[in-house]
Amino acid sequence: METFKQFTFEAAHQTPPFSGLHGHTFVVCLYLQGEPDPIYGWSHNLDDVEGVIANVKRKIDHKYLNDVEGLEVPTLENLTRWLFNEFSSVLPGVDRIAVQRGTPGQTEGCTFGKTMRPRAA
Ligand SMILES: Nc1nc2c(c(=O)[nH]1)N=C([C@H](O)[C@H](O)COP(=O)(O)OP(=O)(O)OP(=O)(O)O)CN2
Ligand SMILES: [Zn+2]
Repeated sequence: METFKQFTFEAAHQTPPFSGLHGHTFVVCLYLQGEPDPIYGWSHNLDDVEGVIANVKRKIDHKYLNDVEGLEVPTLENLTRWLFNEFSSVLPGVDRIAVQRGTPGQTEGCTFGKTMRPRAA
C-alpha cells in the first residue's frame, strides 16, 4: 500500500539556451510507503506530512528556481531529484516524487525515486 499527497507551488525558472525566464504552477505528488499503523492503517499521518511540505515549499514557492541551491539548472528532472532529496532527508518512507508542469493536455512531467528501475547497463 502507498499513500500520496499532492501539492502545488508557483515558481519562475529558465534553462538557457532552451528557455528564457518564465513561470509555472508546478504540481508535485509525494508517494509514501511504510508499516501501517495498527489502528489507523496509515504509514504516515498526512497532518504531519503537511508540515514537512510547508517547510520544503518555503524554499521554492514564488521563488526564482535558478537561485535555489542545487537548482541552478532547474530542468524537470533536476527539480524532481532535488525534491526527492529534500523530502527523503527529513521524512522516512518517501518512495518517489512526481512533478508536472504545463496545462492539462500539454503537461510535461518527471518521476524519480526508489522504485526507479536501475539504468540499463
Ligand atoms: N527532458 C526535458 N527536456 C527539456 C526540458 C526539461 O526540463 N526536461 N526543458 C527544456 C526547456 O526548459 C524548455 O523550454 C522547457 O519548456 P518549459 O519549461 O515547459 O517552458 P515553456 O516555454 O514550454 O512553457 P510552457 O508553460 O510549457 O508553454 C527543454 N527540454
Ligand atoms: Zn518552464
